[in-house]
Amino acid sequence: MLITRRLEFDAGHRIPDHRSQCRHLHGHRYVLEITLAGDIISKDGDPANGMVMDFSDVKALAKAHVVDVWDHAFLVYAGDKAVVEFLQTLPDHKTVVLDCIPTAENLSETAFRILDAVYQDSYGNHLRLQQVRLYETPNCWADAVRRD
Ligand SMILES: Nc1nc2c(c(=O)[nH]1)N=C([C@H](O)[C@H](O)COP(=O)(O)OP(=O)(O)OP(=O)(O)O)CN2
Ligand SMILES: [Zn+2]
Repeated sequence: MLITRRLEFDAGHRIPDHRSQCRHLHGHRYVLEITLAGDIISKDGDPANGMVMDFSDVKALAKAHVVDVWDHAFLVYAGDKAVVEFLQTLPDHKTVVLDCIPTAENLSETAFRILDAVYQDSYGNHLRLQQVRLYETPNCWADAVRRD
């Protein structure tokens, strides 16, 4: 069984080598769709009875580890020195420095890597992260998909 939880956040970014508009500092209302695979829990009296995982638990973990960390932050590539150094001059600015350029592809892979370690099979129901879909705009998204 697959279940998906959708969350949204706002963040700034730029793609430093982009040939057009995206090399400028700008932001998006990002949408994250987290898909988990697992067996439906069948245990009378268990609060998760009938579920793969309670959607509220999916949300709480995603917020704690990705969404609240990236929300209203500027997501910047460590190699984008001009912007990293500029953001450092802003007192208390919320900046997330990444080891990759913040494209939709890289952000979905980064979120997958973080969240893969977070969703543990705590019910013995083979729970695991299956896919992270990240919408950069309503028309553009990238899917990081489990390969093993
Ligand atoms: N493969 C990728 N291509 C682009 C990315 C990306 O992350 N991966 N990102 C951008 C820009 O950051 C921008 O977010 C996308 O701009 P655009 O293509 O203009 O998308 P819109 O939805 O705003 O365009 P509409 O034409 O209004 O639908 C660029 N490319
Ligand atoms: Zn963009």
